[in-house]
Amino acid sequence: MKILVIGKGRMGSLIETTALSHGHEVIGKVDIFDSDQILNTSCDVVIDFSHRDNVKWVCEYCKEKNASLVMGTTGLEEEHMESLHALSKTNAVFFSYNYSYGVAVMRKALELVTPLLEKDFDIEMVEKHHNQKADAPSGTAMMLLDTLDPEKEYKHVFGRQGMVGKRQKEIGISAIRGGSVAGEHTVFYFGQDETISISHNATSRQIFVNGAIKAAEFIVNQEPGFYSMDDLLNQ
Ligand SMILES: NC(=O)C1=CN([C@@H]2O[C@H](COP(=O)(O)OP(=O)(O)OC[C@H]3O[C@@H](n4cnc5c(N)ncnc54)[C@H](OP(=O)(O)O)[C@@H]3O)[C@@H](O)[C@H]2O)C=CC1
Ligand SMILES: O=C(O)C1=N[C@H](C(=O)O)C[C@H](O)C1
Repeated sequence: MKILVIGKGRMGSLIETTALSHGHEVIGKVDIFDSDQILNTSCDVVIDFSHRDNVKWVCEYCKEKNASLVMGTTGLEEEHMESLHALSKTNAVFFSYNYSYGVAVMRKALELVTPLLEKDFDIEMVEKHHNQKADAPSGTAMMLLDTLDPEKEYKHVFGRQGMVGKRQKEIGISAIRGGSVAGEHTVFYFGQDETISISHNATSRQIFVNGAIKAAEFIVNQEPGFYSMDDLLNQ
């Protein structure tokens, strides 16, 4: 499979070496500043772990070259999601804010547990990441929030400075940054005299890379559409 990697940082570099070790061809590893030279070349799959400012031109490239897209960049806004959904009408698009198998399974656990607890327990989330991370809260935290509150019934409170007490339908999200933490997400259900917590701890970003390569290998043979980690879990 011919892969074009967007992003030359921590994730882009590891994706390149891992893709090569899986026997794939990497036609380039680029960002906006040096994309011109590569954009005449075709590939099968584009893997993007970079910055939301790249989403528009990456989608245009995929459409023109008929390439599938694996999108891992976080911090996307509505306009970026619209570009991805528009592309999915003609191309296969795989999207997740977290490519680890463990977080995909954690989401299933939250789906199961939350309806049993939400009436009597307060829900809070804490995420921890390395001190170079550009966005907060993490993409994964936003994705887990969707899982915890699919009907958008709760008020989402990011940080709690200056607040006293907690109203009924509120989920708090706290982001902590420091050192080299690859990524930790914990959902707490606080009850009267008891606490349940469900936690995922990434000890290396290799788990995200392995998931992204798996997603690329899966999507290369798919019809146009919008795919997620659920499609990998269900295959
Ligand atoms: N979905 C998932 O499972 C995971 C997602 N991620 C996400 O992947 C992304 C990249 O993470 P990581 O590799 O650690 O980050 P890095 O900071 O190491 O790399 C970011 C890359 O994006 C480029 N970039 C930064 N700002 C811009 C901009 N404004 N316009 C165009 N390009 C830009 C950088 O170029 P330059 O160096 O020249 O600035 C660099 O090539 C993040 O959004 C992160 O949250 C990370 C891990 C897992
Ligand atoms: O920037 C990171 O490092 C990570 N970003 C993703 C996110 O924002 O959730 C996934 C992972 O937690 C690491």
